[in-house]
Amino acid sequence: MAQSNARTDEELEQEFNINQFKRLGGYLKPYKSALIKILFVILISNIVLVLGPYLTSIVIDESIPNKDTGQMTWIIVFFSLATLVGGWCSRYRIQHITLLGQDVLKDMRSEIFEHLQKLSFSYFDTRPHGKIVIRVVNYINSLSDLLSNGLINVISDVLSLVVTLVFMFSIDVKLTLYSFILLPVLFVITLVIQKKQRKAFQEVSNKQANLNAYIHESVSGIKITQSFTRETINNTIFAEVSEDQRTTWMKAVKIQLLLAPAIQNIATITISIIYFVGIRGLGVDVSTGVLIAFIGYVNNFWNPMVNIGNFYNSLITGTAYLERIFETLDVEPEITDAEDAFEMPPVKGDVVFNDVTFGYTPKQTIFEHLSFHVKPGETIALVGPTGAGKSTVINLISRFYDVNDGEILIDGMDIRNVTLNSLRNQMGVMLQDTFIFSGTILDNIRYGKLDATEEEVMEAAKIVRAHEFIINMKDGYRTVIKERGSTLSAGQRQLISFARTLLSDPKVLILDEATSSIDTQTEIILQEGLDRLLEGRTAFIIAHRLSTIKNSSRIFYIADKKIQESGSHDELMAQKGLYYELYKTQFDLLQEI
Ligand SMILES: Nc1ncnc2c1ncn2[C@@H]1O[C@H](COP(=O)(O)OP(=O)(O)OP(=O)(O)O)[C@@H](O)[C@H]1O
Repeated sequence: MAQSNARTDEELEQEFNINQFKRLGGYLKPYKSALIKILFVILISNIVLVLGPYLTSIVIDESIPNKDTGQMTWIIVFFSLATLVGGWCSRYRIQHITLLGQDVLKDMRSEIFEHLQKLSFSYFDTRPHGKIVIRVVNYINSLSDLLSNGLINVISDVLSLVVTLVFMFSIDVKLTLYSFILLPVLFVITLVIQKKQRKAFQEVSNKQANLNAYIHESVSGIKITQSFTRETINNTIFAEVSEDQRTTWMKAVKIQLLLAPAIQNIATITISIIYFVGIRGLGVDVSTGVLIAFIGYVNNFWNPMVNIGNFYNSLITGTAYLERIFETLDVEPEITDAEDAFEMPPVKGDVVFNDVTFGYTPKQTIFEHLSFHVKPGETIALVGPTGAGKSTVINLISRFYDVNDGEILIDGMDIRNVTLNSLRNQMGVMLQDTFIFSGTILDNIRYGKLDATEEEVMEAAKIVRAHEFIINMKDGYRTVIKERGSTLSAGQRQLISFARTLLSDPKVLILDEATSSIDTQTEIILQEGLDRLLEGRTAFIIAHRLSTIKNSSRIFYIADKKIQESGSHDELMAQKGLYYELYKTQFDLLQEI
């Protein structure tokens, strides 16, 4: 799969799609009134701009030959006031355009973040997370230029072009037409550059995504890197990925830089043509003042053309990023509420798998015709060889994936018929890699129940035996935990996670026990904590500790796409089957240790 590797380029889309810009324009809708104000101010500053050459022509053709100092003074005073107004307009424009651009970016960023939170596990399974993060941060930031200086400035430039053209046509139609003589050349150059530039910037976005994904992966796996002393090899790989990004960037910029000088050269040639036509009087009859004013307008005409050219460049660059942003926004979550989904009422915790068949991919099933019934309050230990599907069972109960066939019922309700929120609110999921967020211990325990009081947090911590170690820490419950709880021991992380789960009071508990070996003392504390947590709840535990397995109501031995053995510890031991063998191997191993 193309996106599954940090160093593999994401696939390039082939067609340029104008709808992307319409869609981008849609983000401006909530800011209509601000936009109208800005446009009005832009119109005023453009009128001030065209006044300059017009007043100059009056001074050259009338005031100076007639030595009319009165007229000249009025013109100077009027023009000075107009320039002041123009200056204020420019400031207003820049300030408000920047604000508007940033508002739009903030909206887009929130939209993509909210959308990501809804996407199913399968989306995250198949992509390096660095390639997802870059879309929310870097790609959106890359549009800043397009939105702040581009999209809206271009409106100003188009307005300026229109006002200038009106003045030019009113002075001399023929001379104005001469000014357009090189427009077809510009059109051809633009077309040629556009295709190359778009492709080049798609490459750039791919290489940026690869770089980001590699950095993200390396930082997440830094402990493994250092323990395997892979630093040198990783540096070499990073240098290659980084070089790829540099090369593609330079290639893209070289293409990007072709347009502005082309427009500037065309502008200069056009001005020469106007001088030539004006001086030789080729079909036109204009005074020196008008000719000088006209050259001013030609400049006024070509300056916005250069800006529009630059905007066009940003647009093409932005397309590469927009495509990726909209592509992410268009991914439909695979797991969603059914149209007629209802709120699941508080459940007792009766769980039924009825003839369930499931595979992460259609070709490879993990379970076939799996059926079992777990009564409220039972604790089920899931055991079996690695890769047998123990985690898959717990993924299915929380509906992180949908079954291919059959049904899963909780208190008699098919979990696909109830809302995801009401289902997951009644589930407590604790995964092997206990996730601790940056913040205080208090915040971490409160994660699933934000309105819990400090007393409630402490009460939960006391019940699961976490309170003791927490109050012995420097700032007690207000101790700030660093990145993913790296300053805590594995046992401490688990106890915090027990307290967090207890506080959210789930009816069905799902627990993937940590495999890391813990000392007997911690094992006793954890077992006590767990026992309190399990009281009155249905629980599925991928059990690695013998104490947990022995205490459970029933054990499911999973292998070869089904439950091979089921029963209490004593029953399965007496059966002397697969579980007996597994238990003996683990027990022997422990004895050896
Ligand atoms: N997100 C996924 N996409 C595709 N295949 C997956 C995914 N997760 C797991 N699998 C595959 O499904 C099978 C069952 O995996 P599962 O994690 O349920 O096994 P397990 O019994 O929990 O293993 P372990 O004891 O090693 O944790 C494995 O073959 C695994 O490769």
